[in-house]
Amino acid sequence: MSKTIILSNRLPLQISIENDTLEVTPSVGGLATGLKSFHKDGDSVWIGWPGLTEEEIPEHLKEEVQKKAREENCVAVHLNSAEIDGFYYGFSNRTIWPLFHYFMEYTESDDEHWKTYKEVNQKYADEVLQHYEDGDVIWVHDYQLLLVPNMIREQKPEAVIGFFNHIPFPSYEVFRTLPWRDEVLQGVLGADLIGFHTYDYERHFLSSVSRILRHQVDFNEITLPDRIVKVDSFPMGIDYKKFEQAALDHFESTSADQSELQRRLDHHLEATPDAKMILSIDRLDYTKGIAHRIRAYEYFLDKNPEFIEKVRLVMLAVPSRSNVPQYRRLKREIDELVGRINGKFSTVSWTPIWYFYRSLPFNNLIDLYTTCDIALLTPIRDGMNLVAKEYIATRTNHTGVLILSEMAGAAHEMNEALIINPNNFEQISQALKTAFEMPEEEQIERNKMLQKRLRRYSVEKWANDFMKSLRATKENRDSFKSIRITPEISEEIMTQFRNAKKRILFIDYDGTLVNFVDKPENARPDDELKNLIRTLNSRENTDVILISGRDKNTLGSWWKDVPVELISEHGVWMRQIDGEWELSENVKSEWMDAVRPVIENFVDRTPGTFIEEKNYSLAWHYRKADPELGEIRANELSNVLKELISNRGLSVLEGNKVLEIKSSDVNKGKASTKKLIGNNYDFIFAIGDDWTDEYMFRELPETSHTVKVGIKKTSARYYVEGTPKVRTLLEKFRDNL
Ligand SMILES: O=P(O)(O)OC[C@H]1O[C@H](O[C@H]2O[C@H](CO)[C@@H](O)[C@H](O)[C@H]2O)[C@H](O)[C@@H](O)[C@@H]1O
Ligand SMILES: O=c1ccn([C@@H]2O[C@H](COP(=O)(O)OP(=O)(O)O)[C@@H](O)[C@H]2O)c(=O)[nH]1
Ligand SMILES: [Mg+2]
Repeated sequence: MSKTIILSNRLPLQISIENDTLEVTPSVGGLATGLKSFHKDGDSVWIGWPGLTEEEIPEHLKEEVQKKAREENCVAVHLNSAEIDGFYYGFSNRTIWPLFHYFMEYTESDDEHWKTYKEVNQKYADEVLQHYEDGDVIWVHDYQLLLVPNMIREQKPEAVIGFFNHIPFPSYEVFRTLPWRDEVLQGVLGADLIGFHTYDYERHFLSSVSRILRHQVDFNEITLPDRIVKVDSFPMGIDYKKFEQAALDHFESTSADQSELQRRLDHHLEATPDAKMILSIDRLDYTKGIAHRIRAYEYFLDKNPEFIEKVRLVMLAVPSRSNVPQYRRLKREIDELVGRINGKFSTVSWTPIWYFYRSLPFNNLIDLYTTCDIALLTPIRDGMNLVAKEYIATRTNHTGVLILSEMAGAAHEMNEALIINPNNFEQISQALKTAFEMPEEEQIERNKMLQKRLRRYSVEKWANDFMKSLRATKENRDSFKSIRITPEISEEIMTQFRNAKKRILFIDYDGTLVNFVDKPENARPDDELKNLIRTLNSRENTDVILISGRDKNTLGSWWKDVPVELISEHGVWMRQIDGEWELSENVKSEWMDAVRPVIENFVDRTPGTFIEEKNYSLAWHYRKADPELGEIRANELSNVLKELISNRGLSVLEGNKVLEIKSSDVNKGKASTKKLIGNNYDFIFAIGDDWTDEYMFRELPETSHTVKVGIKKTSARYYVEGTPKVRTLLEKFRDNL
């Protein structure tokens, strides 16, 4: 039976050693806490790091670690301290993490870290391959493993691979500064489905792919030469029932079951019944805005001294990545800030901040969530922030106020919270006042709406939606109308070719015989290609026709000395073998003077674009334009032109980074079928890469062997991956007679 392989840097269980025995504790952080319930309920194996370096695990306990992991359907990847330094503390957390959270001044570019990152990614990929069986689905998580999808794809081209990024994806302007930007994007693109928490992260990623790798992006699909990659947003939820139930149990429990922490919280509540508690919980991370929060709290107390002794900030900061200098510095800064503010405002019976620097077990988190009247979460950037969702889920009597930074992914789904900008202390201070004064009915109304949404979009639904969408990419791949030309299919085509009495081959030029280049005039055929076409055409009872959108002069000069039939400008002109050009009937050109200035206006406004003048058509090329601007302007121009040319017997063809206006009566379908009249061809072959070639695929007789170059939606029967494969196929024809 097939299974799901989950891969993340950290396993949901962390192993430590006390007195030569292993202790297992749950991992902290949204990825592990969130995904755990999906793993627990499903048929999956989770591969990741157990939290100790190889050097820290004595030889005689190594097997024991693997056993502990296996008990929870996990597999431990062992990393030594040099690997952890370069890969985890280094490239992951000193380069990618700060860059993706817009902390460019913290971002380092260290070649050694990058090298280790690659090696460790390979190690994770190899571990997956060890456990992979045909039919399994692989789900790779997060920024520590950006290269893994493609590393797996190289070994298993047919594998179904998903990737989810738990942190923001920055805007192109920020991402482009990364020295290894191409490799990173290529690594992720090994996946079939790439998920983000929000539409903004998705849009930033697509924009980087289109600008840096210049792949074609249509809505949320990226077309690679051999595959289509889908990108989508899936906002991660929480195990809602677990938090809700824990809160209900908490309120049911007797005082004998109470935790020490709850006793302290209750003690405070009894001493000051009208005081309120503000909660904050995060890993101690500079992205979480903890220092901002404390300063905003100070600003609030300065401006509203009536709240002294009436409010307390309960702040839990969980130790995190303390080998990275910025985290150590932040720890000192927070210690100092808490000390200074407690010194400044404390009274004999009251301190404004209760600060815990450690991680707490689940039941203590529930104590905090259920006891505090307000949650104040002010990240400067945060992929999602599950704490915000957990707080709301535990408010089973529906009271409580959430103040949440607009910079957290969670803010997109939690509009009923008080949304603030973490850099605006006045706004935070106002929000705190609003929270204090908010009538209970309003709190209930807001929270009920939030709870309804969180309950519905739980972590289970998040994972199921992702997996469903991932499986659909496979079905999509399988049901692609055209079939890849396998060696067997190729053999079959060759047999029919050989047995035929009269053969004709229609071959498109750009994107089929040669690759695209920035300037169309540089796509000349090489000698090898010319020889191939010459020989093929010289075979008995075999007619080769190069059918192209190009103008007749260029095409004619490039193929001057090769005796082959040419069709140019989609069928406006035909050149016989003897070199004479003939004009097709029904073509007009008087419209060109009216249309040209309109296109020129677009050329002026869109850098990198230009007009190609053909005898009976005008083409506007935008391959070299900024990809996004190019698409926007192409859309605009297409609409303007369609309006302009209506009822004039003209049409706008949308090709690969080109718009072409030409007579509607002229297209490759009409041109190719015309060649069949009066000839008894019993083997018809047509190959092309573009939208304009679809006319041939549709209009040629059904028995024709039609082939699309690249994986795109098509009416062709077969496809091949790229121009090198086209040449191989044509060479086979040549050698078959
Ligand atoms: O593994 P660590 O280095 O100790 O860090 C803990 C995790 O932090 C990050 O969490 C992110 O994922 C959450 C769930 O999607 C999201 O709510 C949060 O905004 C993110 O920051 C990190 O992405 C994980 O890989 C770490 O395990
Ligand atoms: O002492 C603690 C404090 C927090 N958490 C959990 O850590 C996660 C933090 O996730 P979030 O998405 O808010 O931020 P991240 O740390 O992943 O950036 C939440 O599920 C918390 O319940 C925990 O397990 N122990
Ligand atoms: Mg083409």
